[in-house]
Amino acid sequence: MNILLIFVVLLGTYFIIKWFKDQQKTPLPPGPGLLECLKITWRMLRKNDIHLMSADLCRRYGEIFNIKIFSENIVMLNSSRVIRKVLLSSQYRDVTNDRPPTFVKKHIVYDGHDIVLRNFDLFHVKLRKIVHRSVKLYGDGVRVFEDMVKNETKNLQNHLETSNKTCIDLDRALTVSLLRVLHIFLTNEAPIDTKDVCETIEEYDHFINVIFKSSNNMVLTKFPWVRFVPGSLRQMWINTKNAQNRLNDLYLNPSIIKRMKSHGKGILGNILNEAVDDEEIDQDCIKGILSNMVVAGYLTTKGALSGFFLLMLYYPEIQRRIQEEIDEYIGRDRDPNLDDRSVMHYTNAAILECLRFIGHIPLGIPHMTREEIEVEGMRIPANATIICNLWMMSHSDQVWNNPDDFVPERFLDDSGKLLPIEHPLRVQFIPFGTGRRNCVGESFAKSRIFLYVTSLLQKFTFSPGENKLARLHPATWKPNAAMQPDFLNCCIQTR
Ligand code: HEM
Repeated sequence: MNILLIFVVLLGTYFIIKWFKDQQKTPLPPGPGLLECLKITWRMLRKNDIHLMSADLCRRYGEIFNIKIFSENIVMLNSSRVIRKVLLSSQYRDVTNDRPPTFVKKHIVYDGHDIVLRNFDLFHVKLRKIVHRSVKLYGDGVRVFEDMVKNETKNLQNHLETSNKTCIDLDRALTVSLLRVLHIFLTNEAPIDTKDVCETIEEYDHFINVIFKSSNNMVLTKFPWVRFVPGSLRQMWINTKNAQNRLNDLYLNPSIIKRMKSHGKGILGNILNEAVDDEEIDQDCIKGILSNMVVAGYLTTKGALSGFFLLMLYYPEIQRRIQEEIDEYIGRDRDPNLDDRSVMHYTNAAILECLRFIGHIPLGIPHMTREEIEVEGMRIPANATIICNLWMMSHSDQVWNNPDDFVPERFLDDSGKLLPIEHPLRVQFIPFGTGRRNCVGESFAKSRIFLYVTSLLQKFTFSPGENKLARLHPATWKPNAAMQPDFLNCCIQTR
């Protein structure tokens, strides 16, 4: 009893001293009190949608606010201005570009030996360069990329042409096509068994989505031993690891490694060859990058394209205007190419507006502070999680007129030209993040989206027909690692 009393007194004294010390420091960003933080934690445990609460929290606490979850500081940055300041400015960027230690980082992505979840250092810069080099969207690389995507968009066109045109599962068709492109991007070879490729990657992505859910990731991060306790979390952990083993067997089996090393092309060929001279690129690193590519390189673009075509079903007038632009600059016979982007202002605006409207990576990928920093009179402690609230950035009614409407014209000037990248409205919009951890696949993703959109709308008109449409507003979509509409059945007409 006495020992317990001493313990309680010591603990109480510790918290009182800590509280007094904290009072003397620069204050943390404002934020909800204890009770509301508990409510938010509870909501995160049940749903994965705290981005939907952020408008209200921003109104009350401003562009930067702090939420305490399990006694940890989660600092939300709610505009591109503060995101740039904290992640990009020379004052802070050396200490704001790590990733927090999560269950997924430690136990799924090989203790952060990958690109997406590893902490920032020179080796990280090197790995990013290898991926950039593999994407190679400059010089000859542009033609190689165009030819690779062109083949696949042609396959997709043929598939759609021969399907039952009154009820196309466009979501499925896009999935298969994008996974084939991903396979080629990884291996520089067309898949022999498309079914196997699709099943393996889709299975892995499914379990990553499940384990990434805030509730699962939060519980497992706090109590990692739960993965050994019989129950649903253990089963999920086993399923994810099994799916990951199958992915590794598909892409990193001895015969494929031998082939990749000998031709040295595609992301795997590149990385395996680099590994020969650099022992830091070990097995875990290669597996980690493979995992990154099948999640970041596929789910994101798939979400954007499915979202885009759902928008076309809801906005036939906008679809028609894009088709008119295609007819004017590309015509019906020539294949679209990436040079066409420079003159197709309306199509570019519609793609940008789609990325804004769907905001399908609502909270980006969390960052972590290496040291304590002071931003605009507020203290962000060391090891705080920083969340870039990309949802708020693209849906704030302080920045966007009627943010819940899909209006490509907002990205056009009076003469119908795309607003330049330095225009204040474009500066507000950074769907691919910014600074040292910005998206490695940005130009790859944008180019792929452009080629898919133009080659499909060149040949077909999409309409709902008798099909039920998924709900349009992304606030209603399942909050996965990258959100997508639930389904995309539609009717097509050859033009
Ligand atoms: C519409 C498509 C895409 C969107 C909206 C998107 C968005 C993002 C965002 C918001 C981040 C986090 C930035 C940060 O942490 O501050 C990111 C990181 C990343 N993305 Fe993408 N992405 C897309 C497509 C792709 C593709 C196709 C690839 C692969 C080729 C890719 C690879 C990566 C990687 C490797 C990172 C981690 C970079 C790092 O931590 O250093 N992404 N992306």
